[in-house]
Amino acid sequence: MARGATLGLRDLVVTGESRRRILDVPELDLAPGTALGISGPSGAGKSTLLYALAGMAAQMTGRIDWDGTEIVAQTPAGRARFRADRIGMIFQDHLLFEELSALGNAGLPALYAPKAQRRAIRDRAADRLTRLGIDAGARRVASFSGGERQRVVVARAMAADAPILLADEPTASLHREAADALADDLMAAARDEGRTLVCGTHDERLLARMDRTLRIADGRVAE
Ligand SMILES: Nc1ncnc2c1ncn2[C@@H]1O[C@H](COP(=O)(O)OP(=O)(O)OP(=O)(O)O)[C@@H](O)[C@H]1O
Repeated sequence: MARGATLGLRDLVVTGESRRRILDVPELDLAPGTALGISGPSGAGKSTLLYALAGMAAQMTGRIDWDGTEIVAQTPAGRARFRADRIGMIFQDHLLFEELSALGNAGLPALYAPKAQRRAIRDRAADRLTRLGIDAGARRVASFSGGERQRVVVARAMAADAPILLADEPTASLHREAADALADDLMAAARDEGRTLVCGTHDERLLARMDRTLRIADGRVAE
């Protein structure tokens, strides 16, 4: 079942503090089920693009249209709602609740979902944690290593069953075997489940598996 989203991005400009232009992307179109890799040197603007696609860049202009919903012009609350409904985010250490277990964190999307879907979300979270080799309920994530925390973030993003997956250096804190297993899962999410995946990474092995790669250098599209 194709369940991804279509992206139509035009004239995106993200500015940072002191009005510095940190990213400029004239055009980017993605079809559902596409896996796009974002490459480029450190500081190029990869994370900035992912934050913008999630509606989280503080100052941006242009259009980011996901399936007919333009998010740049929306209020922060509107963007937050869109994110909760439609986007699974795999960002480094993104908002883990230290007091909760791995399952408590990975199952969090259930809190925002309609009642009828909550059980399925928790089940998917538990299943993903098992696949990723994480003990679901034993202890609080406060005591987890960087790689273990990253896997909890991945399980949470996958549990939500969102049509859009945005990942920032998803394999960075994983050893090779775990990184390859995660790449398998991400690619299956795009190829088999039709999700739209955008993945910023320095990992050449992960980039090689993507359908397309967009290279960014110094805040601009290089190729
Ligand atoms: N709010 C901000 N204000 C000013 N500059 C910013 C802001 N956020 C990011 N930058 C700068 O914009 C540039 C792009 O940062 P970004 O984090 O997107 O790079 P990246 O390609 O993801 O790098 P890395 O591979 O090191 O993670 C950097 O020079 C960064 O310092």
